[in-house]
Formats: sequence, C-alpha cells, structure tokens
Amino acid sequence: LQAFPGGSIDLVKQESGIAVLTVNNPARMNAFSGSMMVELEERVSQLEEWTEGKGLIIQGAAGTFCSGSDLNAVRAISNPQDGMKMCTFMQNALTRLLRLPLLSVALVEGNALGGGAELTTACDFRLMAPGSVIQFVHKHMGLVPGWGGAARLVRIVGGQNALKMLGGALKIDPEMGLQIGLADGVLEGSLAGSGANALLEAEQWLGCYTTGPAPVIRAIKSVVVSGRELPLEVALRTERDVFGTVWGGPANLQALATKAKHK
Ligand SMILES: CCCC(=O)SCCNC(=O)CCNC(=O)[C@H](O)C(C)(C)COP(=O)(O)OP(=O)(O)OC[C@H]1O[C@@H](n2cnc3c(N)ncnc32)[C@H](O)[C@@H]1OP(=O)(O)O
Repeated sequence: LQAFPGGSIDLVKQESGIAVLTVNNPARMNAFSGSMMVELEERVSQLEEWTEGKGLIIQGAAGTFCSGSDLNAVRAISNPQDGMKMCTFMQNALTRLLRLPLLSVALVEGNALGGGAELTTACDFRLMAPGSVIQFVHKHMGLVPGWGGAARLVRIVGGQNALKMLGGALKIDPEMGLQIGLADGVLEGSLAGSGANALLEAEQWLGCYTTGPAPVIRAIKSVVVSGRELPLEVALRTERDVFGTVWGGPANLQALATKAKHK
C-alpha cells in the first residue's frame, strides 16, 4: 500500500474528549491512496490507546467527505489477489474503528462515494450536510463493497434498503438518508456551508451523547458493540462485566450522593 502515496489521515485529540479525524487528499476529492490506508490503521491504533476519549468525528478536507479508493492505485492493483489483500486490510481497520469505545459520527459534506460511503458505515452515526450525497457507486465500477460496507449497511438500513442502494447505486440525499435510517441528523442550513461551522455543529450534535464522564460513555459504547455483534448469551455476559466497571464507580457514587432526580 505504501507504494501508492499521497494525502494523509490527520488526527486531532481535543481536551473535550472528542477527536477529529480528517481524510485529507483534496486534489483527489479525498480519495484513499495506499499510504492513507496505512495511516488510517495507525490512527485507529492511537485512538485505541486514548483512554480519555469519548467521541470521534470523521470528516473530509475542503468540504467534501471521500471519493473512495484512489482510482490510480485501483488501476495498478486490479487483480483479485491484490484486491483481496487491500480489502482485508481495510476491513480490519474499519472493524476496529467501529469497535472503538468512542461514539463516532461521519460528518458528510459533499460526496461520500464508493469506499467513502463504506467509511460512513464504520461510524455509529451519520450527519449529512444539505446537498450532500452518500452513494455506493460500486456497481458502476463493476464491483461490490469490499471494506465491510455491505455487511454494515444491511445492519443499519436492513436488507431491502441495502439491496436497493447497492443494486441501483442510489444517490442518497439527506432527506432519503433520514427516511431509511442511514442518516441520524441533517446539519442546519444556516451553519452548513463552511467546514469550520459544519464541524462546530457536528461537535454540538455529538455533545448530546458524549456529555458525562468518560468511563460511563465508553461503557455505553462497549455494551452496544456487544449487543450489536455477539450472540445474546455472550452479549449478556459482556454487559455484566462492563456493568461491574461502573457500578460503585465515582460517577455512580456521586449520583447516589446527590439524590439525582430524572424529571
Ligand atoms: C472498495 C472501494 C471501491 C471504490 O471506492 S472505487 C472508487 C469509487 N469512486 C469513484 O469512482 C469516484 C470517481 N470520481 C467522481 O465521480 C468525481 O470525481 C466526483 C468525486 C463526483 C467529483 O466530481 P467533480 O466535482 O466534477 O470533480 P472532478 O471529477 O474534476 O475531480 C477532481 C479531481 O479529483 C480526482 N478524483 C476524484 N475522485 C477520485 C478517485 N476516487 N481517485 C482518484 N482521483 C479522483 C479527479 O480525477 C480530478 O482530478 P484532476 O483534477 O482531473 O487531476
């Protein structure tokens, strides 16, 4: 993958506990070069070690999300063996990304195409800016998703919607995204339009879910990942173990001491 350089994956970990990951290759509409795939995996490793983290926003540079694989690299490795190696690498990186103990949101401005659409499904939530599009264009490229995007899409929107989206290479706009459950929110028009404002709005949106002590937010994500991925009996055991990490913990004791009311 390192033989196909260009662009970068930038990570900023903020004091607020929300990190921002930027897919940065604007000359190619933030397409993933080989070196960016390697960098993505490195950034995921850094986030796995970030014990203070609560949230993650994934965005593209310069007002558009990501146009998938860099087609120059795709052409150079257009044989099944190399394609499967690349897919294995990206499936692993994106599976680890989705399993991070952080609540993650894909901030979709402009286009999320091909592998870019797949990347949005490796986040817990998708926020779409007005005018943005998520499109699995794979059929038009004579392909199917290979970065795990089909498997995750079925779990997000159901098999029927996934079949329509992949079979028709449908352009999903924010309205349709909300309707089928692909989008979890749409940015306000007033704030959208500038990358900085869109990011601010995404931070505010995510803040509704990440407010609170990091151990509790991370535990919430862990029990949901277990419920999402494991057979019920195993998920229940995991839930009990995670419960043990917060029961009697500082946040729990403080809530008991203040006799919190939930009106
Ligand atoms: C398992 C993974 C499967 C995959 O991801 S396969 C790749 C799927 N993605 C695509 O096919 C995207 C192809 N690109 C497009 O449709 C359009 O470029 C796009 C994103 C709608 C933007 O259109 P426009 O706004 O008209 O801009 P444009 O076409 O002039 O693009 C600007 C420059 O970006 C380049 N670019 C866009 N997408 C790229 C890509 N995926 N790989 C490599 N280069 C890409 C494009 O060639 C152009 O470069 P240049 O200015 O001509 O040098």
